[in-house]
Amino acid sequence: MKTIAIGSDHAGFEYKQMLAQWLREKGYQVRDFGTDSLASVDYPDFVHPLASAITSGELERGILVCGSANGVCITANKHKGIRAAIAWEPEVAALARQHNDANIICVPARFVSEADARTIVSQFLNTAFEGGRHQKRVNKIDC
Ligand SMILES: O=C(CO)[C@H](O)[C@H](O)[C@H](O)COP(=O)(O)O
Repeated sequence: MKTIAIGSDHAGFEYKQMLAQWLREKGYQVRDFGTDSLASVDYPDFVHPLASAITSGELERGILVCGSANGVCITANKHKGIRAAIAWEPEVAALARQHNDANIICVPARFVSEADARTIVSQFLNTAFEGGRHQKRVNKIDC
């Protein structure tokens, strides 16, 4: 997995830019779905294209950022096959991968530090799904 999808609304823009630069410096390809400024926007306009790129198989993992992470997470999870999780600390991001096989992590820019945002993303990208008892639960998510 070398290409990571990333997107945000205006409230997450600065963190999205920071995370994208940090990921590129670590060797990842990053596809930025916008937004591209601090101008007020509607988060669904940026979440839907990113989620579709993952459900189509074009991309494997995504990062979404908004003020609280609620809006981007609610929107992403409307897509069948998306398992988007909000993480406000690194352990929660790891559990989203270990237990829920999350394919999108949602970061609350207005509630975590830049350093914690980076650690949250690192845990998301570097933690494997545990399968086992969790697989049958994940299989039941989509209705
Ligand atoms: O969906 C949200 C709230 O749960 C996100 O945090 C948005 O970023 C937030 O609603 C944007 O708020 P703003 O007052 O329009 O900047």
